[in-house]
Amino acid sequence: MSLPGLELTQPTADRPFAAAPPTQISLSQGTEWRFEVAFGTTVRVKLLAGTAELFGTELAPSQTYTFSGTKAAIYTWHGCTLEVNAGDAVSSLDGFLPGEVNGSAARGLSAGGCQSEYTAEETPMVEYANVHFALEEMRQQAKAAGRDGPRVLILGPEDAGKTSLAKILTAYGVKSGRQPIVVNLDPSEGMLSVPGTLTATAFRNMIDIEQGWGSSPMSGPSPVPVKLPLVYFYPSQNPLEADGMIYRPIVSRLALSVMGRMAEDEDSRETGIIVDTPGILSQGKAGGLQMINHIITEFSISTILVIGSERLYSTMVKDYDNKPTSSASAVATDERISVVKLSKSGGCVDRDVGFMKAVRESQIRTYFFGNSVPSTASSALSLSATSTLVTLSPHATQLDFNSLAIYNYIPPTVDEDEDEYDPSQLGTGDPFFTGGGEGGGVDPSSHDPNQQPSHSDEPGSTEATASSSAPIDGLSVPLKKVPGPAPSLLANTLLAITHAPPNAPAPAIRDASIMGFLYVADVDGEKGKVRVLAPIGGRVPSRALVWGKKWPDEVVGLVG
Ligand SMILES: Nc1ncnc2c1ncn2[C@@H]1O[C@H](COP(=O)(O)OP(=O)(O)OP(=O)(O)O)[C@@H](O)[C@H]1O
Repeated sequence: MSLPGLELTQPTADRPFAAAPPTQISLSQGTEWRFEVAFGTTVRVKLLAGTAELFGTELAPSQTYTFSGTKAAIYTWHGCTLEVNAGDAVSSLDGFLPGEVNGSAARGLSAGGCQSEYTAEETPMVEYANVHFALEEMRQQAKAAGRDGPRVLILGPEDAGKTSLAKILTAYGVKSGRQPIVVNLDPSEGMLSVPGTLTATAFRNMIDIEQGWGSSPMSGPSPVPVKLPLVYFYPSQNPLEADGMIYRPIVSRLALSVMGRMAEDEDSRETGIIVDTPGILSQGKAGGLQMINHIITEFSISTILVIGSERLYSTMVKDYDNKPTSSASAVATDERISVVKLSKSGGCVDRDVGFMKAVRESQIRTYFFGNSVPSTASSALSLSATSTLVTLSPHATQLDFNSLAIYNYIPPTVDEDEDEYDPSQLGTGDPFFTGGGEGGGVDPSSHDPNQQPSHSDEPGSTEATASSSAPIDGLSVPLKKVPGPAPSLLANTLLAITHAPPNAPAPAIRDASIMGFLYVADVDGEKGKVRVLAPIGGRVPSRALVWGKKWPDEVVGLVG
């Protein structure tokens, strides 16, 4: 057994990419093997004996899994033996050479070529499993009482393990035959989509061990069935930007869609939802608590899990514990919110700016080009005789800038000169215009169109009034059409294709779900042309496009 940190040898200049020999790692019951693999290198892991799981999803025996750009843990309930092996370097699609990210990538450092690895005996897995069993009990009780299943909110500071817990609860739920709806409210990392998106996905089957949530639904072969998320675009890293005036209504819209899905789908209704949040909301920043309150209200949260923050836990208990949920049936069924404190895993890694940038770039590349790391898992499922590299064929087209309806969010707080902020151009109108335009049918929010999301921010809300300084949703939507000539800043950014018609009112564009994304490869301002990359061929649909001007960050050189 290795001890934390002891195997972190210094990379040497003369032996930069020495391949490490295969290593066997024996784990006793209730322990986990934590490992980090840099971008640009791969590590192969095989379960030789026993049982093991990665964030709740079981590893198949004798199956080789390939990891790259990963920080994770393989846990065993009953003991297991793993074989760890350095895989090939990958540089083509990732765009990173081994050793590039963060200046400290894997150079044959630890067992099997991991950047770092060790075995840990203390883990919060029993606590997390108990949460799952408690949720199962709540699901049964809810069914008996005619209520919706638990709506779980996961809170905690950055890198506290919120997403990992969401994966564990989702995986255990799926294993118990459930179909949780997983909601990602963190725009800094995409879930089954690119960064900058808020998504909801019904998980009926297992999570991909190698890909995690995965960054996009693939049209190529995939070792696990493809999941289709409902996607909304929020082109900023910070949900609290402009007092949350842009983020808040998008959350409401997503919540409305999720509740609509719950109302229609019995499996999802019985299972409930799991909401993962951005760490910034839990870090005591101005407006954070109001936004949490908004999410709790909109998703009618019934269980709040707080990881790694005593202070936030205490605030949540004071404000919400044992208070009625905002669900319509809460009064009739006496449904109350419970607040639970959970330990942060010692394995949680602080991911620095460089690593997160690499994660995001990788998500965007995967969206357009497919996986850059050959999946050895696919071969086990007879998708191919050898490892598969799922490559997609994105399509580049040149478009007339004037034929496009591109909109940009310009929050009133930004420098008006820089962004030519013009309040007279702000859209006004019905804040809950159902959006979706002609293509609205794909939006599963077949809810009652008269149903308005609650903005009272009521349960336990002592701070609700503090949000009143923000504009009331819909009265001013800071979405402005980008005028010609084509701005050069469009290059290397993403355009979200909404389901709204090109000239829909601003609230409709904001509230429309996303069909897909275009990447702007280059801009010819003089000729008024933009060259874009689309995930599939064919004409770019005539819809309103929302510009990710500042977020997700630029991906230079995606197209050669
Ligand atoms: N037990 C563990 N062993 C090793 N790595 C872990 C473990 N738990 C979490 N990690 C890793 O630590 C990092 C942070 O965890 P995670 O993404 O779950 O945190 P988070 O709270 O969701 O972060 P953020 O708020 O930034 O989204 C991730 O790379 C995750 O894979």
